[in-house]
Amino acid sequence: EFYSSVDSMQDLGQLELELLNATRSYLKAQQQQINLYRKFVEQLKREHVMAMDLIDLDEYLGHPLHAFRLIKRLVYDWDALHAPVVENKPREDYRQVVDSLSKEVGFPDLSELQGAVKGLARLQRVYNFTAPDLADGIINGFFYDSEMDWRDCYEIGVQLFDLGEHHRSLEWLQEAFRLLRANPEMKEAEKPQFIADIREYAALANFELGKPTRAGTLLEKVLQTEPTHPARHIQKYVDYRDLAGSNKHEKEPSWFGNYSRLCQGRRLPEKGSGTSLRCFLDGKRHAYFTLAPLQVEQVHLDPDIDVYHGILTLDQIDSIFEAADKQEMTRSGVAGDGGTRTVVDLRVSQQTWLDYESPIMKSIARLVVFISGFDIAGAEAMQVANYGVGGQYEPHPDYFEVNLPSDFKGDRISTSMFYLSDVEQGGYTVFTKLNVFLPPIKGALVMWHNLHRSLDVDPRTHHAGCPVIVGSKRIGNIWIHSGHQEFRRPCNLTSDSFKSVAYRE
Ligand SMILES: O=C(O)CCC(=O)C(=O)O
Ligand SMILES: [Fe+2]
Repeated sequence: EFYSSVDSMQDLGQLELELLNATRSYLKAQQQQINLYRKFVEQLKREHVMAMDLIDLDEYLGHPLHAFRLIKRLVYDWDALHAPVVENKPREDYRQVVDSLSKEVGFPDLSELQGAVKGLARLQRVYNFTAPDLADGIINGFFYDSEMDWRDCYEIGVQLFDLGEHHRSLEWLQEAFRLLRANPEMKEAEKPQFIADIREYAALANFELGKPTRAGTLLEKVLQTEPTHPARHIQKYVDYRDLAGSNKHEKEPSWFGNYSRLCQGRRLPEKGSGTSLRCFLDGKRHAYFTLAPLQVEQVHLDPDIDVYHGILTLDQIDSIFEAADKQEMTRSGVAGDGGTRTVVDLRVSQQTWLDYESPIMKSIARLVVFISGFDIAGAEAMQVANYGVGGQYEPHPDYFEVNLPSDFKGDRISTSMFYLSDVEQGGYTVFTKLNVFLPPIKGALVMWHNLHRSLDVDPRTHHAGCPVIVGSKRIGNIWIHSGHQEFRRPCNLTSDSFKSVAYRE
């Protein structure tokens, strides 16, 4: 699976480059062969013409040298020509390159395309991007030199229709229509057939959206210009499909409003703003920070969420990637019912796990210990994740609460999330119940507690990774468990979990 991570998309980029090179050599080799054939044919033709024109054929063939040459040509020369034509070595070579690329890298299939389209649709939904803007290469107000043509828009419209996103499908089909009509490169006479294809899908989408009249008009237009268009069978589809009740509006979940707003970097309209939040240098937390104090940015109090800037050096980050690259990245799952892992759209990223054996990982674990004050014993390995096109992680808590994994003691008491990359646009971490959004900053660490002192879970910590708009987002998570912290963070005598009761769903 490629679309769920930008790193694996690079494999596809490489794949296309190799295809391009192979095609170029194929064309060159074929051209050389053809030139050779042409020369040969020209030569023969000259001989033939001479024979016909100058003397009659009998006389020509009566000449022993001519007879010899005719026979020789048929025995050797034509054969030498036939063999490569039939064999076509350049084509064989080309086929081999394609075969081996397909074995080594693998070509993406339709489900990959749908994944990428879903990612685009997700961006539109969360950030309110319009199809015309995206098609013009305008993303979030920034112009990227990457306009789409009508075919791209049509393909997105078709895929969205198949995914059941009829509103958005229509939006892209309209864009395809607009671009096709304005396309100066295509002959006017060629346009109607494609316009009919667009209208066919637009009719289907309108049917699904409960607008049969509009759909009917579109169909009529299709059949006026293209009477034999397959769209004439649509009525059957419509009759077959019971459309009563299919016009349900895809309703967004309750958290969506906050999520979308925070992802866009807009605060929720709430009275209490974080005026008492501070940024400060902390050289006292541990002797380790005496000479290079921690650069702390408070982003929330109670529950405390702090960003520690400049924690990892570029070298450290590079070696994390090096170690992660050696392992196979897999599509991220989330803990599902019964502790099994499922791959779902709520989390679109790839991940791998790194233990704390290497010197670099040891030093990173030590940093987490010094900053958090926790014992790293019983912590999970660092989870390194990479988000792809529209990659995201919908609101969730990091604690398990139920179905605790048996290989760890206690629940995830704290999260230490390292940002391993900057993200050009999007990809914020947001706390949907706390009015907090954090743009990723390479080398920074975000830390918070998922459990109250009483070790009850703290639902206020629900958070999410927003869809990546442009760029590649990489993070590293270290989850420390409550099992080994008796001396580090003893429970209070009175429970403090009442604070978060109101935040339970
Ligand atoms: O990507 C993010 O910003 C959040 C990731 C996250 O919450 C997680 O991996 O548990
Ligand atoms: Fe999380």
